[in-house]
Amino acid sequence: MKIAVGTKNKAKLKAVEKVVQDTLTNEFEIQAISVASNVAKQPFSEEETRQGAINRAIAAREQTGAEVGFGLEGGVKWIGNALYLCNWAALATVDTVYTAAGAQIPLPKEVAQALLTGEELGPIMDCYVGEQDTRQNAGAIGVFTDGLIDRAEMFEPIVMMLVGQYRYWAKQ
Ligand SMILES: O=P(O)(O)OP(=O)(O)OP(=O)(O)OC[C@H]1O[C@@H](n2cnc3c(O)ncnc32)[C@H](O)[C@@H]1O
Ligand SMILES: [Mg+2]
Repeated sequence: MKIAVGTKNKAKLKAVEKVVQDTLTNEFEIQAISVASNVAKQPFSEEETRQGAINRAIAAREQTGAEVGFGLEGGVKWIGNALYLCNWAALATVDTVYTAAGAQIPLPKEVAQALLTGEELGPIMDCYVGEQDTRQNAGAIGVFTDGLIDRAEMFEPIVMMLVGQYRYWAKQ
């Protein structure tokens, strides 16, 4: 099975590879391709984050001719006066798009303030922890959960919800 993923981010690729292997098929080939999300680099609502995931999934499938395309998108959103992480993913086939969402945790005030100045979370987090490429490893979710769940592990249940829907509707 030819599978496309609309990113080169290794945390996202790891999540898709693991879930496809465990729940969909043993015979697959993953193509990682950078595609436009067609939303802001830093989505600021559930709607925008979800749309980014959908756009990436469709573009990844179309640009590779794969059977299935995945798009994974991280964003932030306000609940009351707290800024939360939000995470969406989409699976596109030739005629259907499945969507699912997952982890949400609040970000510390200083991180929220930096985001409001227009900076992306990636560099903010690198500065916060004094490391590089947090976004491809622990991610903000890993840092603020004391390493209990890293960014790949966070995306796994979301990707499972996509593969599960894909499997269910294929049988109907
Ligand atoms: O190459 P792409 O696929 O774009 O990967 P990315 O790491 O830039 O990831 P996204 O564009 O999907 O999302 C960036 C968003 O991801 C969320 N995020 C969570 N942890 C992050 C981290 O450590 N670094 C960057 N973004 C993180 C955050 O909400 C950002 O707004
Ligand atoms: Mg990005």
